[in-house]
Amino acid sequence: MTVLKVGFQGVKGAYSEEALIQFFGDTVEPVTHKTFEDVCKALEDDTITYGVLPIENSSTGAITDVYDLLNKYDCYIVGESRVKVNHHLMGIPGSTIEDIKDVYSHPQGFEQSKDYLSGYNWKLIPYYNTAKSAEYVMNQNKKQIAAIASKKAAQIYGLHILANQINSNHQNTTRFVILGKNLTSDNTCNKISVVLSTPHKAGALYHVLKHFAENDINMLKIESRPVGHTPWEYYFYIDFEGNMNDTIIKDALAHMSKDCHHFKLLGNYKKSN
Ligand SMILES: O=C(O)C(=O)C[C@]1(C(=O)O)C=C[C@@H](O)C=C1
Repeated sequence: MTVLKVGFQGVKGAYSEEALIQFFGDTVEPVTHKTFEDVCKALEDDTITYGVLPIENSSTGAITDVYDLLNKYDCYIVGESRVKVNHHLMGIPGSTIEDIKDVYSHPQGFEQSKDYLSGYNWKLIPYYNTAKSAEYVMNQNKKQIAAIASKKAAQIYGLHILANQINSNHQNTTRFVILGKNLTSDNTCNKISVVLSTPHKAGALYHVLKHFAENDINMLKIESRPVGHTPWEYYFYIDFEGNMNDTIIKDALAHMSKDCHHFKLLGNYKKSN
């Protein structure tokens, strides 16, 4: 039997790996990648069947790089998963808080722990991933460096925890999207994501959004990202409730796409709780 390959960014002990296991269980083969974009490239090259990427954190908001990748690559959201994120400060065995000079983590790890970090004068060094930072600290074997990562990462890389649960918000949760190469849907799917851009004229976005109000469709989120090549123009990423096989949704999507410069249906999947 062939085992499904599922990509994530980072190394063992990353929150993305936890999201992957939560969604797929332990019957798939997790495949590590250096960057978020490498996961999309692997999907494009068919070296993996699915990819798992963080898209939004309950305290810090959108993971903007991932929004941009959803539009850049020919991939679709086929599911989502939420992980409670508890960050810990960790160092090599024998190190103490007083020894620490440099701290490594993913920028999100710093951002989500900024209240705790504001009490210290440490140099914060952004690194690929939380678990990759823990691995780096283990390999360096120096008392002056620490990592911000998960408890699982501390266990895997043999680090000891110097400060527990340092995230500012104790409900800190990250939402991850599961990406596939094809647009799929079945009758359990109840959430739709699209990305669009509108002409730069008065009421253009209103004309798109009015289809939600007129058809009683519940919008869940809107996020804007710069188009890039034209200053002050934006892509709007919109999540709303529905199934793309329902007539009302089909009609709304058809009308919306007519009013847009750019329109991509990013996926129809099951909302996570
Ligand atoms: O998966 C990891 O461990 C990461 O370092 C990435 C990431 C992110 O980019 O949001 C994942 C979850 C947490 O929000 C913090 C960091």
